[in-house]
Amino acid sequence: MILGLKKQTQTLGIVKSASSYYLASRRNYHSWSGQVEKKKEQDGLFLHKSKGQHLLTNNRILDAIVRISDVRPTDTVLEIGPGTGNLTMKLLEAAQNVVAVEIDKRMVEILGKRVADHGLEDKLTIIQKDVLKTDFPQFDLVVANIPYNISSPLVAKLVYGSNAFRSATLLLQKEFSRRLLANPGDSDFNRLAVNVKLVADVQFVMDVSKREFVPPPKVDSSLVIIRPKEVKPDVDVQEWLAFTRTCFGNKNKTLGSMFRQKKKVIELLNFSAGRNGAKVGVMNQKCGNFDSEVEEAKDEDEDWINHSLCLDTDASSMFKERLIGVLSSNGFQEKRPSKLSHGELLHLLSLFNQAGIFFHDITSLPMDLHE
Ligand SMILES: C[S@@+](CC[C@H](N)C(=O)[O-])C[C@H]1O[C@@H](n2cnc3c(N)ncnc32)[C@H](O)[C@@H]1O
Repeated sequence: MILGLKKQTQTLGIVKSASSYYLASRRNYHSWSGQVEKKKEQDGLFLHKSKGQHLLTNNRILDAIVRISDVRPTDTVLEIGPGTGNLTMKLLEAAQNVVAVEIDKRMVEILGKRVADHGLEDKLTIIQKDVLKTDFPQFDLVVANIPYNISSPLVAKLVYGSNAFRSATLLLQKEFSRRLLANPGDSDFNRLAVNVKLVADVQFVMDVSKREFVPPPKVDSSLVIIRPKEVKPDVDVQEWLAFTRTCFGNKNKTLGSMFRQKKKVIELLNFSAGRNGAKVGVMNQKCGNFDSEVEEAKDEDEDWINHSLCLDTDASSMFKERLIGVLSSNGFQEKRPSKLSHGELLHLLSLFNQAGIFFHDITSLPMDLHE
């Protein structure tokens, strides 16, 4: 017997509906308290909050998602988190192939059985893995109701990854989608939006109520389409991501006050020294034991700057002057990052780089978009 496919009145989370789709049942949903989860797990499929298992059960919305995605009969669709296959079945009707990445073995079994029952198994490849740790095969577009807890790294993986694709239709937490859709000058313009929109266009499609899912999540959702830009800006991605992390750390501060912060000056001084081929701290040779002081203090994490001797050094004040000089001579000192366009931000980054100021710590490779 396939997990969870019992008589409708006994089943947790999944039923066989009249239209022969396995859909989660509102009536049979049991709460996610640890106690209930333990007790009920042996009886059937339990939907795990930690894996974002909220099944979309409204056929009208499922159809709309496929329609708006403009799936062609020649397409290979990547679906992330197929769950029990409510969306997958519709994608299989519209596309040539579906590649589904699902972390939960129980879901994989249910999906495989369901698809085989309809004789569609030749069109489906299931990858049972964590999507964030999987290399994707070639695909034309993404259509998915994703687990919301991995929204940011997943969007990063798609838009900054190596796979070329036409579009990604994603059901996201409403608040996350609003942040993604924000524009320069909007009060909620943020690092996520600035990074994604550098390389992709984002279109709002519709809001979807939490009531359309089983079990209902605490938050509403929104459907968006992300389309990678055909022509992408010629910029070092890691440098851009590090630059926006600095600028949007406190997006409402002026750039002038942001780049006067001692901690920021020292951090950038060291990144820039490393990037320029020098060892960390070499630019600060004038301050005696600076190298070892910084290296030791760095291990103490947050407070390392405060303990280092370099705050009063010639090198750090010269570097600060250089930072502020770039801002003031180009009219950026009083500007706030949240009001700047992509063109202005790219220009500012290239001015910094030309002045030998770099943002990316070459000892790490960050890929997050908004933390
Ligand atoms: C919101 S549910 C969507 C289920 C189905 N697509 C639907 O709309 O009814 C998210 C699905 O993603 C799966 N999932 C969670 N984390 C994952 C990960 N890191 N990699 C792959 N799948 C994951 C869950 O097991 C779950 O089946």
